Amino acid sequence: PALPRSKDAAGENRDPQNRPKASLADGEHLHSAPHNLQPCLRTQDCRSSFAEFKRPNQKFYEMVQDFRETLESVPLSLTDMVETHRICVCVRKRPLNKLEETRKDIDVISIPGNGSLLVHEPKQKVDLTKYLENQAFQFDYSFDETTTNEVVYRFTAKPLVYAAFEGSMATCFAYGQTGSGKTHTMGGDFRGKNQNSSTGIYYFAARDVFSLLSHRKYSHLNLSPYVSFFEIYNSKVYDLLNDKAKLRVLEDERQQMQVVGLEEVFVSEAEDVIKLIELGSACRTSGQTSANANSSRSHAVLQIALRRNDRAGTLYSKFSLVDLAGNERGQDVNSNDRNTLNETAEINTSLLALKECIRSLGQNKDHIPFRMSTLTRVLRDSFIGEKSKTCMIAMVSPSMASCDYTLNTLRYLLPVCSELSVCMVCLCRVYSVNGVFPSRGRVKELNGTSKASAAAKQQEPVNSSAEEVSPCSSLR
Ligand SMILES: Nc1ncnc2c1ncn2[C@@H]1O[C@H](COP(=O)(O)OP(=O)(O)OP(=O)(O)O)[C@@H](O)[C@H]1O
Repeated sequence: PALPRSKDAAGENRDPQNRPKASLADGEHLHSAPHNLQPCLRTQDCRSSFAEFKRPNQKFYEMVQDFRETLESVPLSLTDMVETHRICVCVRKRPLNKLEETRKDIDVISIPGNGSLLVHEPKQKVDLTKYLENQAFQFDYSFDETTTNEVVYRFTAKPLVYAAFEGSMATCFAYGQTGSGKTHTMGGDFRGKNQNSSTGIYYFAARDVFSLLSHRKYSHLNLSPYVSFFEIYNSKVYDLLNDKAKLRVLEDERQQMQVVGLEEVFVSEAEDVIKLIELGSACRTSGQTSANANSSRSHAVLQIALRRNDRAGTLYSKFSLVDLAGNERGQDVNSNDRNTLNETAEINTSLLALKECIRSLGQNKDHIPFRMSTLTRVLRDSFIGEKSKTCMIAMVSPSMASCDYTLNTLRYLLPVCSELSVCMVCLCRVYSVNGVFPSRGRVKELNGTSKASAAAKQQEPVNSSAEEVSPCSSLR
């Protein structure tokens, strides 16, 4: 499918001060303004200054709104086909949260559909002119803030459940900065402080495992499901179903990685899995002064192993669902605290190793560098073998204050995406300068001849980097 196009051929966002003055017909919302402000609101400038009083970054807000009006959206629908990928890379945007709403933070992410995502990065020149750098990214799927966990599951983890029944080692990762929605997606909606596990991907996957176990296509396989739940913190593995017992990772004589002593619980219905998720999640956070901060520093892995009902309980396949540590922790290099520095180094190493492993898997390389970190050692099976399948769901926060982190998250995904997606990103500067969104066909064409980056370079403003100051940083 073609990417959405900007309706405005000029495309560049203009500073509202330079835009044509709003006509009177624009003023539908004038009626709701306070009476004494109404005469003033007849002009665009006055409208801005009134609103600026209410919202710290009103100009950027208006620029983003103006840009959005030029976009044609193609929302994802439940009837859309689910494509099968060996490596599926998607992105999910959460809604602005209460705190961000109160601060009148700006939503700088647009999801026009067809797997595309736009970041409207607020910038300021040295002469204080404000402008947006609209950066385009392309993934297998992109989910907007209205998408439910069930829909995300349908396009991401559900195909992996089927793959597990076909004997694949399947893995689904939730990646992103703290508070971007990884646990919400994997573990379920929060009701106040309590999580409703029956609305998360962990549960949906378990539910479908049970329905497939009794399906005529698979019942003859005579399989039983077993669940384990552990976390990796500072390279150490802790069993969340056994009082956080510390476990060792060893390689056996067949070069298989074993987490020695890991509890593997037989489950007979999906509700058993909910109980285990709740038990493990409570264990994950208990005893810590700041539960959320801790959770974002560890990787949590829920595994559903399908074993044959033979005497040895031979492993048939395994489905791993991984709630990764917050990726912004990997940038926390200013701390003097030794623990934080260790954590930072560990998170950096493991996320880098993960990226390298998925990239090698995607390129069908013989060598997969899974020994680089505990996370990738434990998940070795996921990267080895022709039948392994992976899905990476990257969560992004929509706020302007998180813009830098969001861009880091998206850039992390690039090496694991197809060349097509990488190429899209090369072209995003062309897009923001010319306002012409290349179609996927055109991108493919450019990809073949490697003209994309050269074209992007040619169109880049000559000294843009020297002039640009990101106002995002001042918000943090
Ligand atoms: N798609 C969404 N819709 C509604 N609320 C969401 C969504 N995603 C996240 N939230 C809310 O945002 C808050 C933070 O989400 P969550 O704890 O899942 O983030 P996280 O990325 O797992 O953070 P951490 O890395 O600290 O564990 C929660 O209150 C959650 O309910």
